[in-house]
Amino acid sequence: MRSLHHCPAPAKLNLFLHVVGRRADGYHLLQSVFQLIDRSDTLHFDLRDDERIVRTNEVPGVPEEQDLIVRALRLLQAQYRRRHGRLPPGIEVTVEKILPMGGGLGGGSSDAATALMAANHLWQAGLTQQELMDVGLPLGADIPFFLFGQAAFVEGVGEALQPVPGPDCWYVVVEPGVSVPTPAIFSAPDLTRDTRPVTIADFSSSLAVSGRQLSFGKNDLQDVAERLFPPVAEAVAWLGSYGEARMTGSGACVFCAFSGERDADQVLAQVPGKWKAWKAQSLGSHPMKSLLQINEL
Ligand SMILES: C[C@](O)(CO)[C@H](O)COP(=O)(O)OP(=O)(O)OC[C@H]1O[C@@H](n2ccc(N)nc2=O)[C@H](O)[C@@H]1O
Ligand SMILES: Nc1ncnc2c1ncn2[C@@H]1O[C@H](COP(=O)(O)OP(=O)(O)OP(=O)(O)O)[C@@H](O)[C@H]1O
Repeated sequence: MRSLHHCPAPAKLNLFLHVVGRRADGYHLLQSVFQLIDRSDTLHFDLRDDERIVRTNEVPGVPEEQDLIVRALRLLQAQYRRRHGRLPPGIEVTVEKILPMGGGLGGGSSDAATALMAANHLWQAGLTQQELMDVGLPLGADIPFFLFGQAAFVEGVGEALQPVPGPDCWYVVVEPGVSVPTPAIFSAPDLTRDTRPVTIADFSSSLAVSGRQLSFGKNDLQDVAERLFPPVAEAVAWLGSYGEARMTGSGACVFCAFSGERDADQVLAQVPGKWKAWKAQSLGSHPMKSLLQINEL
């Protein structure tokens, strides 16, 4: 096989996100439930006759050399060489981006995870899911989750994952029109860094009782993001009149859960024109797993 076209790189939502401590190197220890949703960037991959990794299109704000896709493919190429003693063929990648950058939806990390899955397949490199996660983690804390490929209770800085039953629901997501740089949130002096640790059972039992995943916990990054980026606060206030509205990741996007598509549509119809907003459904598993028939889970 020489190409893989129309490969989805889905977004994630952080159903809650607690900061429970800090490592010696300054990175924050988190607890979160990550949920995949069916709103995705789309990537196309073609093997080349030489050994270069090339992105064919411009991505505004992301030079080719900094693109997590290109960097992930180069790391995997180097790993392949260590195993097989030679470089695999180069890859040409085309990216159709719809996920906003600095949106808290994990777009860049998801693109990189999809690229690792696609290249592992095209090169028949034979890395296991765990080995791909080890390649991806240094590039982005969310990359292991996307490779894991299902709703997960995530700890550490993103490397410790356990599957959780993901609730089956619809989400309305509002893009407040700002890009939030993750470091600005984590470096804020007033960030809550000592939330009491919870267990996966605490989360699961709250779901069983309420059927509403958003009733559990909070996003500890939200107060700082709302203070530094007022459009985030505005979107939370607006969406909050329809249910419990919460920010995902380090922002900027804000979401609210609904049990039916019709409820989501009714809210979408009311969204003020200054914001982009859309609905999405929770995904049980990563669509690349079925596309590539990966049965590791
Ligand atoms: C908050 C989340 O969006 C949850 O999904 C992610 O953990 C963020 O992960 P990410 O986008 O890969 O973050 P990066 O862009 O690598 O991090 C930027 C900066 O944020 C800080 N950072 C990030 C993640 C973390 N657990 N602790 C941190 O203190 C670090 O100073 C880091 O240099
Ligand atoms: N393929 C890519 N797509 C998007 N951003 C990329 C990509 N490669 C590198 N980046 C860089 O990563 C930054 C964060 O982008 P991303 O879309 O992952 O943000 P995010 O959704 O806030 O992520 P997170 O939830 O992990 O904080 C961008 O501002 C950009 O500089």
